[in-house]
Amino acid sequence: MFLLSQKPSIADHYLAELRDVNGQKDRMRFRRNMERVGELLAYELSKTLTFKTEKVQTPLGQASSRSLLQPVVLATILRAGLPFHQGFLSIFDRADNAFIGAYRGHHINAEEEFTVEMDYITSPDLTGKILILIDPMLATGRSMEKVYHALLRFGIPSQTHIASVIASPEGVDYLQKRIPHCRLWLGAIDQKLNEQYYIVPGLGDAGDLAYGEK
Ligand SMILES: O=P(O)(O)OC[C@H]1O[C@H](OP(=O)(O)OP(=O)(O)O)[C@H](O)[C@@H]1O
Ligand SMILES: O=c1cc[nH]c(=O)[nH]1
Ligand SMILES: [Mg+2]
Repeated sequence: MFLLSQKPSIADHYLAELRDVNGQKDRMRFRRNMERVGELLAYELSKTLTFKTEKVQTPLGQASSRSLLQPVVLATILRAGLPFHQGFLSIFDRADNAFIGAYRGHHINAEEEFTVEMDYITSPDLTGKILILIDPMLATGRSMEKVYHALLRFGIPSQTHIASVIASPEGVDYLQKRIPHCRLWLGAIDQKLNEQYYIVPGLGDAGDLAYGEK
């Protein structure tokens, strides 16, 4: 697991702005900060990927350079994932993209807590590719797990990464138990979930803050 907030950096500043209830009134800044955390996590993640060496012709000679060995697919859960996705896409600018419409639905019983409704999914072939699953809020982890398994019908990726801006300890635990082969890339891990399964202190409802209340 990689945790961006483990070492002090400018990322802390972006996270603070995302959380700040007054700053959140500026939706454009909120979305841009989501993007910026995405850019930083994408860069950190890129350090773990495999590169092939190539020669590039410059006007003055040949330079040795590196390019990604395997294609990347960025898979994002709507809505809240969109600006975070854009940050990843700025870094992995040649990636193909998958989109999933998923949201937390009604409560069904005390154990299952709520259903995750999924009504749209589109993806390129994932076979042998690097899959990066992107959703800024990792609360219970149920949306992420459901979407990961649904995506496998498009092929088995060579490796899967999961990226979130803020996670709960419960969500991290859930994913580490259910899909332990997926590597986690997180901005911060907060204290807990509340009774409505929102992350505390978290930042509130990321989808509403980026795009308005449903
Ligand atoms: O880890 P979980 O408990 O599954 O919860 C996390 C999910 O909840 C939020 O989506 P939401 O249902 O608010 O939809 P939205 O993006 O349209 O606001 C968030 O963006 C995740 O997709
Ligand atoms: O804290 C949370 C949990 C789920 N979705 C959000 O947007 N925020
Ligand atoms: Mg929401």
